[in-house]
Amino acid sequence: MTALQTAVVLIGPMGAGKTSVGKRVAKSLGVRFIDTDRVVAREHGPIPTLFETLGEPGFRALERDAVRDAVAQPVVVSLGGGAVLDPATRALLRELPVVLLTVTPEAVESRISGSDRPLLHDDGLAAWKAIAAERAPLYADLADLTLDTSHRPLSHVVADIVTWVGTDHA
Ligand SMILES: Nc1ncnc2c1ncn2[C@@H]1O[C@H](COP(=O)(O)OP(=O)(O)O)[C@@H](O)[C@H]1O
Ligand SMILES: O=C(O)C1=C[C@@H](OP(=O)(O)O)[C@@H](O)[C@H](O)C1
Ligand SMILES: [Mg+2]
Repeated sequence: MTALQTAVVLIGPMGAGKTSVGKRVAKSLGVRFIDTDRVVAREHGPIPTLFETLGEPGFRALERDAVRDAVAQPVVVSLGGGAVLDPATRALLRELPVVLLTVTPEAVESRISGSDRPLLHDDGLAAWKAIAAERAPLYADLADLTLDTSHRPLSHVVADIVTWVGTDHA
């Protein structure tokens, strides 16, 4: 069991693997896992419904509170892809070990097909590309470790993060 000093946070675009990788990293480290989308959905309802009823700004406000509470704990935290748009969230992340997961458009296409992510409803991959490009500087600025998930088995990505946490941040 690895006791963490702080939260370890996963960021990156939709479909990069934050939720699936984060869950496995937490299991491997023997710490709790928090996915902030799951917290918001559990407390307020499904994300597509929240986008419909509150709009994106309303969702972002709920997300910001979920992120603030999650990253205050020594656990593995996977954020939603757009959480870094919030300046208060970015300020918190600057003080924490942050892993950026990236993925190419070619690799993400099958991962997001049939997705219920509201921002991809209309334009799918075209929307994904535009959103990922717009946020890329924010992601790069916050990342302490960057791993591309396009061509490697999920288990290798998980192992790299576990090693990095053990070496630099345990
Ligand atoms: N090497 C890989 N790393 C991460 N995810 C992968 C990989 N290969 C396939 N996947 C799949 O891609 C999807 C990523 O979705 P998810 O974890 O929800 O991403 P995010 O939370 O970043 O939106 C999952 O279905 C996962 O099984
Ligand atoms: O990038 C975004 O703006 C979003 C990403 C989603 O999470 P994942 O990145 O885990 O798919 C979810 O928070 C919501 O659909 C909005
Ligand atoms: Mg996710």
